Amino acid sequence: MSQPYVTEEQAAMTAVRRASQLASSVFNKLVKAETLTKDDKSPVTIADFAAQAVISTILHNAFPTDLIVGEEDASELRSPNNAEEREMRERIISLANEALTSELMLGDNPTWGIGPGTAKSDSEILDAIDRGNYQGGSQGRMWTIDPIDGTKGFLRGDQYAVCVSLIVDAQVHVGVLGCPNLQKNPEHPEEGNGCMFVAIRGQGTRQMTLSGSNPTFVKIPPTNSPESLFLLESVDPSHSSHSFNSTVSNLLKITQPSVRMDSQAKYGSLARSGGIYMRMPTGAGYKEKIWDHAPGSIIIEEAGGVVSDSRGEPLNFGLGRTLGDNFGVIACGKDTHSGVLTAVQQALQEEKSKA
Ligand SMILES: Nc1ncnc2c1ncn2[C@@H]1O[C@H](COP(=O)(O)OS(=O)(=O)O)[C@@H](OP(=O)(O)O)[C@H]1O
Ligand SMILES: [Mg+2]
Ligand SMILES: [Mg+2]
Ligand SMILES: [Mg+2]
Repeated sequence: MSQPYVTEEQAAMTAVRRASQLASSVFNKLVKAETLTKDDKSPVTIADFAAQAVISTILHNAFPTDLIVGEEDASELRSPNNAEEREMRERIISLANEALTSELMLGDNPTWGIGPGTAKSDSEILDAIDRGNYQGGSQGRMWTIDPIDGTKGFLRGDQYAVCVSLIVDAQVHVGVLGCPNLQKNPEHPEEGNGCMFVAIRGQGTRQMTLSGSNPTFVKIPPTNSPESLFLLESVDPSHSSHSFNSTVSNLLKITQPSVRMDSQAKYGSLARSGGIYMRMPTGAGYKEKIWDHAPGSIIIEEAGGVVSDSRGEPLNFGLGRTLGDNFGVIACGKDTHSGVLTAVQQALQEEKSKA
């Protein structure tokens, strides 16, 4: 009998590959080539919408009854107010169709609505984006889509990730991360950038190229001493507290500087090279989104690691579009996790006594 979730994994890989190519081409055509004002976010908006349309179309054709929780929704595209917004919508639709109609590659299935001659109408593309409006829940099958995670990294030409997961009865079963700007091999930078991390529950985590070649199993390396440890944190200080992280780092006697990286590329990097992913809330009120952690969490667990919140509770993917009551996210190898939790609790006490 074939292994479970292999077709789901293949559809997710096809979707992530096509969306990653789209995102790279938007970066080359719109960010690098055009002179943008510093605050112009339109390329990332175009790439976000078009990539979600591509991923949602493929997943829906492959699994028509599955529900989808996607970051973006198309309401603002449905009623453009001026010529600029109309042009943006045209661009999104044509980019999505370009990505969907490109030649079939190994593993692509023509019944997934892809390949030459499969262009979709404007309303089919907008409907595909809006199919991501499921509110989530604890039962049944649902996909998560973060078409571009690390939008700020994308605009800077740094790290970003195209992220898809399949959650069944609140447990993540498949996770795929496309990381177009991440080095294939950190020990051999000359090999270039562009990798994909893929995990099915119970079947390990693999890294491969974005086209699916050279798959290799990855494992979080064991930690032998505090000297080999380092934190992985967000670039944006409003997304996770750098100062709290530095307190934890001191408590753990870490000597290496933290590695700052945008997006779930952090989870991919941790799965193969180790480190401690630390994300503590910077203010009350923000609830982490399930699409920002579901694929990364299975990639870590299947690479032999642990993912929890700052209190050691498992991340709860069954409470809707957010992680609900989880407070912060910590991911690392099994051998370091309990020590990190202790240091985090100690740092929280220190913060409290200073307040
Ligand atoms: N206030 C706050 N706190 C915590 N997290 C937040 C916050 N605001 C946004 N976000 C989410 O952070 C996602 C980006 O991930 P990272 O923080 O890991 O990378 S980055 O350094 O910000 O690029 C980012 O994902 P994208 O929107 O897909 O880029 C957001 O979902
Ligand atoms: Mg995100
Ligand atoms: Mg996003
Ligand atoms: Mg966003």
